Order: sequence, then C-alpha cells, then structure tokens
Amino acid sequence: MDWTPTRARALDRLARFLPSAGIDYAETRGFDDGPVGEAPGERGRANVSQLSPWLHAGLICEAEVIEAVLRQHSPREAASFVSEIFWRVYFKGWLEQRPGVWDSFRSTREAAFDKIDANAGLRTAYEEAIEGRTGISAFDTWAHELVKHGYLHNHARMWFASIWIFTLKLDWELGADFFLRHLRDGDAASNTLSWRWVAGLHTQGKTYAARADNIARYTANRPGGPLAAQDLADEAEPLTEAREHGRQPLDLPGPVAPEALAEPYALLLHDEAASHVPLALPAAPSLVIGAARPESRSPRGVGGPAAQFARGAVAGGMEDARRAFECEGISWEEGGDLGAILAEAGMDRVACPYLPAGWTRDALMEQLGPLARDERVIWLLGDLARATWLHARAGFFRVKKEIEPILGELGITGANPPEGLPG
Ligand SMILES: Cc1cc2nc3c(=O)[nH]c(=O)nc-3n(C[C@H](O)[C@H](O)[C@H](O)COP(=O)(O)OP(=O)(O)OC[C@H]3O[C@@H](n4cnc5c(N)ncnc54)[C@H](O)[C@@H]3O)c2cc1C
Repeated sequence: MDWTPTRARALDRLARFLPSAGIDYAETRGFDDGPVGEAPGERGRANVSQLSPWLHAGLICEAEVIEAVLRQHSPREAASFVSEIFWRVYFKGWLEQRPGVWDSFRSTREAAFDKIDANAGLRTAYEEAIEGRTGISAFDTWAHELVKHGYLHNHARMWFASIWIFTLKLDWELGADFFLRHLRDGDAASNTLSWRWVAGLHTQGKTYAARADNIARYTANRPGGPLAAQDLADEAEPLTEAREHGRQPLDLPGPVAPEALAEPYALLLHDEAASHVPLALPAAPSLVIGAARPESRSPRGVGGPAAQFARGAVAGGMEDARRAFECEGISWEEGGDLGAILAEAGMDRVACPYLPAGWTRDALMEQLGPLARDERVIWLLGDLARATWLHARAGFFRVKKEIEPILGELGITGANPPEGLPG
C-alpha cells in the first residue's frame, strides 16, 4: 500500500476504490483480508477504501469523497459507504459538544500510565499487549500489523479493543493511546469514542464482545488463513465511570464571506487540515504557515508511520499552497512564536481550519487562543460539519436519518466530483 501523504495520492486511492464503493462495499466491508504486500503477488485489502489517513489529514474531505462515490453509484447502492463517512463526521460533532470526554481521557490515561509504572505485573501485561506477545494469535498479529503499517481494518480495531478491555482487562485508555500513537489516521474523536463504544461507555451499557468464530470467519481471506483467538472472555460487562459528561451548546463559525479575507492574511495548515483545496478559500492568502504536531498525540511518543504521514502531509500541503497562491511558506515549529511569525510577515490575521476537540487543538490553542480573543483568527469550517454536528447530540441514528436531507441541502449529488480525480 502506497501511503504517500499527498492530495494527489488521496485522489488516486479514491479513484481506484470507487468501483467497489457501492454494493461490493456493503457486502464485504466486514472482512479483514490483511495488509497489502504481506506476500508476493497477494491481492491485498481492496474491500475498504483505506482513505482514513488522508481524510484525517484534510488532504481530501468527506464531501469530496461522497461526491465522487455518488457519481458512480446510486444513493441506495452507496448508502453503506456514505453512512460510514458520516460516522466520522458524527463522532467529531459529538465530541465537540462534550469536550470533557477528551479532557477526561487525557487525565485518566495519565493515571493509567502511573498505575503501570507502579505495578510490575500490570506493566508486563501492558508490554506483552503492545508488543504482540499475549499468546492470542489474532491479537498479536494485529499489534504487529498496527506498529508496522500504521493501519488496522475497522473490524480488527473492534476485536482488538474488545480483547484488550474484556480478556486482557487492561485500562481502555492505554489501548486507545496505543492506537493514537500508531494509526496514521489517529483521530481524537473516532478513536476515543470508538474505544468508549466497545467498552459500553458511549452507548451506555452496550458493549462489543469479540468472538473467536466471528474472527475466524471474517479473517478467512488473509494470506495465512483465518486468525485464531484463544481463550477470549465469555462476558463483556460494560465499564462504568463516575463522571457525567454534560453536553455544551455548539458555537460554530459561519461560512466565511469574501470580505472577511479581503485584507492580506496568513493561512495556517495543520495535522487535520493540511491541504488548502478542500477549504475552497474565497480569497488568496499572502502567507502560508504549516504546523505539524504529531508528537502531541501521546506523552509516550508517536510511531514512525503516523509521524511521517502527518509531517509529510503538512509540509507537502504547505508547498502546494505556496505554489498555488504564489506566496511565502513558513513552518511554525513547536516552541516557535506564531505572533512573531505574523509580525515579521506584516500580517495581522490568520485563517485557521477549525480545530475540533483533540490533540491538535490542545497543541495549537495556547498561542492561537490569545490571537482569537483579539479577533485575529478567522475560523474555517466545512459546510458538511456545520450541517451534521447539530444532529450529533446523542446516538448515530439521529444523524443517519438526516444524511439524505443534508446532502440535498448542500447539493452533494455526484455532479461535482473533486477536480483532478483520475479516470
Ligand atoms: C477501536 C476503534 C478505533 C478507531 N480509531 C479510529 C481513528 O483513530 N481514526 C479514524 O479515522 N477512524 C477510527 N476508527 C474507525 C474506523 O475503524 C476507521 O475509520 C476505518 O477502519 C478506516 O479505514 P477505511 O478508510 O478503509 O474505512 P472505510 O470502510 O473505507 O470507510 C470510509 C471512511 O469512513 C470513515 N469511517 C469508516 N468507519 C468508521 C467508523 N466506524 N467510525 C468513524 N469513521 C468511520 C473513515 O473516515 C473511513 O476512511 C476506529 C474504530 C475503532 C473500532
């Protein structure tokens, strides 16, 4: 699998996947066929898009992907794939209304690390899990696959999280952290909320139990044959937590009028919005600033594939924007002074793709916050997020029934596939 972190590669990957995005996807998406390149001449994973790293990095956006899919498939054929794309938008909107869930994950993760540092038995169990030495073949295979490839199939993520929580009885926050450190698509909302969903904390009381027969069935096409999962827990009792996470109202930026960008401004590209193209800016920036902060995902460091993807995406996105707008580009490195960069360039304002709850926001807001309070930040938020997040208050079903009206309202019909899409 070619994981080049560019918009061109995202479009190429999308074009190759498009023929499979209809009924084929609906029928086969549950199969974990193993990573591409595991054996010479092997077909590899073709039943899912593997677009998540590019979507997470904002090299391509959800609306563009849906447009392209609807050009080739009827809404009915594409329903399953489009619904999965909306899961991503739903999780983002849900976390945005309960940012305390992210803050609480960060503090309980810290406490969980303290616990393993203080307890040799726990530490051994944790190390065996992340190094793929538990003796549960399927789990160990996925642990190695994650570290090596920076990607796991959705079903594998569900089984892995379930075994971590209910069989190995490790704190879920440590597993979520392991994913964040290694997934190229590591995303505060999708990752944290999916782990909470498996644990019975998202849809309260409803857990996901991994079963050996289900794993064998859905891994049957892997080059080495089905994966075995020995001695899994019979019970998956929901976890509970003392804290209630109240919902806070959304306070989202509206669409940006061209007048708001009439004066010279700087464009900030970051880990979750590395390309200017999906932003559809109404006026050109005079400076492009790139800020890559993959190390902020975890206090325990980030894996090579994930870090390289994020850094490559921001560096490449900055170069593309610099060329497209014929302006200067500058990196805002960690510890650097954003105010000084702007002052030196004679720029008063910065346009920043919206920073949803998560580690990118945590990393950048310390310096962006004061500028925002002085009304020097113009926040950019996509229409699909703005329209969908309103409905992401409780379970996914509320969003699911709004998919058709939202696509209709935004005119996402398949008539406007992304520019530059091959084929
Ligand atoms: C425990 C756990 C942790 C996860 N962590 C992440 C994460 O950090 N980042 C992340 O992007 N996804 C995460 N997911 C969701 C999902 O597994 C991935 O988005 C998906 O596997 C990516 O592969 P794909 O691009 O081939 O997906 P496809 O099946 O091709 O789906 C297309 C797109 O829809 C979105 N999508 C699909 N399934 C889901 C889902 N269940 N939830 C949210 N969005 C979805 C993704 O953006 C994906 O790229 C997690 C799921 C679980 C169970």
